[in-house]
Amino acid sequence: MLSDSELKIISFLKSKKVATSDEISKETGLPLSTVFSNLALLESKGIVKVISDKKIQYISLTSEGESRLRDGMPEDKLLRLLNGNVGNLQELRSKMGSDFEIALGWAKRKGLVELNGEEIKPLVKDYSSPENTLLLKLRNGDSLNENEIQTLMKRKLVERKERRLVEVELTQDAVSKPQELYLTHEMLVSGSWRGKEFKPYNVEALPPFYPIGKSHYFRDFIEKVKDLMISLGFKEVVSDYVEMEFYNFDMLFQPQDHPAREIHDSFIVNGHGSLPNEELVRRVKDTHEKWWKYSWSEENAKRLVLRSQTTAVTARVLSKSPKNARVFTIGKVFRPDSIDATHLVEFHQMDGLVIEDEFTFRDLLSTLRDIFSGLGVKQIKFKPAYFPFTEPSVEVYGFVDPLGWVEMAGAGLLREEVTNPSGVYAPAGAWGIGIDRLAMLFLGVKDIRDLYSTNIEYLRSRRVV
Ligand SMILES: N[C@@H](Cc1ccccc1)C(=O)O
Repeated sequence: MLSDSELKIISFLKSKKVATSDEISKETGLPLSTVFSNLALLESKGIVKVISDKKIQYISLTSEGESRLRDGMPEDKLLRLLNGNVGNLQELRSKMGSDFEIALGWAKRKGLVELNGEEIKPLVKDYSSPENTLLLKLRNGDSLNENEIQTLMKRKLVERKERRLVEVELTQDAVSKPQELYLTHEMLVSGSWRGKEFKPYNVEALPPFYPIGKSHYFRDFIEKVKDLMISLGFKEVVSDYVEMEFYNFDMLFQPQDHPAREIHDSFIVNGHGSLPNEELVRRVKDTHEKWWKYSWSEENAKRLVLRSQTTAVTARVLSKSPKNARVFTIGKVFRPDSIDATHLVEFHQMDGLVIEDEFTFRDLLSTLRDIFSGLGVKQIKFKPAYFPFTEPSVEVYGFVDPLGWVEMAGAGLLREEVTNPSGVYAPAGAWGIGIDRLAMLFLGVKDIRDLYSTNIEYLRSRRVV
């Protein structure tokens, strides 16, 4: 496709065959810089051939030269004012203004006047300076010889400049080939398309790629899990990444010397939180001291960590002493680890809690079946397990082709040591599902780090599911 400027240049060249950049600029009205860039384009398209491309020197008026050309040389003016008579210095100075000193200087140097005290006496009657003649010559486009140029340069009336001059011709191809036309609305209306030759459409040309904005695919997956839980009648609850150990561990009956509370198993955050109502704190303390047989410390419970399990959110729900509950939370948890294709120090869990009179262990297992079936894992099995806060406890395995049985969750009925201190006496089922592993299985992601990728090329390549 040719631009308007290119078309203008071509049509001028068709009448001229060979032309210079100066002529093209003058004829088409395009500024020289535009002419140069378009000639380069046309050359690369094989439409024009560059015959010569050179720098030429030329003489250009300075701004002083321009004003002298307009108003005359100062010494010429002085002599015109004197008009053959003796003149007074003061008078002439006030008539001529700032040009007077220059005029007087040159008139003396050229031997045109004599100075006598306050009197100026002209030695010639009429005077037209050679500089003036040269300026007029230059304006008429006549060329000056070196001497003449020097005369003007000495008085800073002209300067030497350099300019690029390109000479081009249309190539044979461009001349013989009929101009490629694009069908326009106007041609259709006027019927002028008849008998013309058009550039054929290339129906195989690929369209330009315009990436659309979309959400991160792992974010989408998390949204899908939320949708599923809501469709199963659960309400979402959320809380912060920075958590008091009281909720992350103590309320969950994990003793204060539990290995998970060691510095290399949790991220410690500076500072401390404030404990909830005294009654709850006292009952948690009593429970720990009664069963774990150690002296429970409030200071330790107030320490802050990056939550290591979303079960901390479950603990927060419990601390409100609900009569019943059907809630879930989904979000990031943090654990120190060495990073590789299957381990990161931050990942996602989805914890859930059901508090309901008559809720049984079998109800819990069937709830888990519903959740996994909704997630697309139709075959699951349970294996007895241990967690400090549930009894009985199970690990949930799901069958995924071609891997086989994959561990996906931990679950159980919350111990009375966990529920009772909050005043919850109804049975409660709880679970925690590893979301990253599931996402990797479903989305065909081999490296867990890809779930958190910010590489725009990679993210664009992921299909919207
Ligand atoms: N929080 C446990 C999972 C779990 C949650 C709730 C009940 C039982 C187990 C973990 O991170 O491994």
